Amino acid sequence: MKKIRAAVVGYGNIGRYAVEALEAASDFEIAGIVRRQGDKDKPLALTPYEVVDNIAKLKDIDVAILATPTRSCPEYAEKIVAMGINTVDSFDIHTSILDYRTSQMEHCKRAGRVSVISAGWDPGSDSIVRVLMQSLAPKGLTYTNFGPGMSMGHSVCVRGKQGVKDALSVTIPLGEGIHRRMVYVELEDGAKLEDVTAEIKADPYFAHDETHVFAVASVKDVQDMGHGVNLVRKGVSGQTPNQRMEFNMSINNPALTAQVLVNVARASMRLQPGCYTMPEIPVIDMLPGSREEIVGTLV
Ligand SMILES: NC(=O)C1=CN([C@@H]2O[C@H](COP(=O)(O)OP(=O)(O)OC[C@H]3O[C@@H](n4cnc5c(N)ncnc54)[C@H](OP(=O)(O)O)[C@@H]3O)[C@@H](O)[C@H]2O)C=CC1
Ligand SMILES: N[C@@H](CCCC(=O)C(=O)O)C(=O)O
Repeated sequence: MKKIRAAVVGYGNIGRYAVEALEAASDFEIAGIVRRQGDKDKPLALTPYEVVDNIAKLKDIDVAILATPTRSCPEYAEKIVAMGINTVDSFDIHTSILDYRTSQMEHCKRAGRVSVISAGWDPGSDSIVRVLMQSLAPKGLTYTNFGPGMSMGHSVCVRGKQGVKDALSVTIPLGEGIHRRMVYVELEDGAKLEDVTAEIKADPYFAHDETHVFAVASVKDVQDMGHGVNLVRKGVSGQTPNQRMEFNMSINNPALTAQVLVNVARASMRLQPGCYTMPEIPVIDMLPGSREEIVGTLV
């Protein structure tokens, strides 16, 4: 059977694990990696692949996995879908997902291609679990409790601030979906902790949570990419109260996110043109193999 040809755009944490997940998926082949620096200082792990500075230099791509900072996903998705290539990304600013979906929907319809946006674990697989739980107990309350663990999105956000060389943002669960942010920054020479702290606290990624910022000599020395979630709902099925359900996961954050991106890249090949979030696509299409095989074994 013809393999799905995927490109990975951005070779940071998610990009690295996306290459590994594609290598482990027998229905995919890697068309190439897109990096801002092109093939300069090409990492050993990318020796078998073409590494370019512009996706237009790669041939016959079915789908591009956008492993770039969340805030640059919409720009990449618009440009790449206009080239006739499906895109998938893990855009994680929850309050902006609907607007992004609306604008990317138009670009997808015009190009006759598919984008799956906000596909990682949260937003992503957790979004599917929240929808499922709400359907099982339509009245009630759901709480999503993260961590403790490293939030890639918050860490990327802080790394983009002036005066910050490297950063780690750890999410601490306080219960009932409330979190504290513990941020560790390695500062550039001359940068002041109080200026950086003010910038971080004003950013929408942090503005609504209790946030503490600390200067450290080396972020690499304190970093650990483990994370997790405890998602709980208590509600009413029909007219029967006190229905309790729970979903737990303890994971390597970029490895899980990259696996989900590969899964939705596969699903994107089976969807009608348009822009989708994860609860909108058939979960069965995230697996390789025929529907009959899956229905026969997993349903
Ligand atoms: N939905 C979810 O569950 C999750 C979502 N995420 C999202 O994934 C995003 C990426 O995370 P992570 O891989 O850790 O990030 P990294 O910073 O490690 O990697 C991003 C890569 O994108 C490339 N890039 C392209 N444009 C830019 C730019 N303007 N500035 C900086 N880098 C750029 C770079 O690769 P190169 O140098 O090769 O060009 C960079 O290494 C996060 O922003 C986060 O929001 C992460 C985890 C879970
Ligand atoms: N989008 C997150 C994954 C979910 C965890 C989270 O949102 C958090 O720790 O705040 C991330 O970028 O790591």
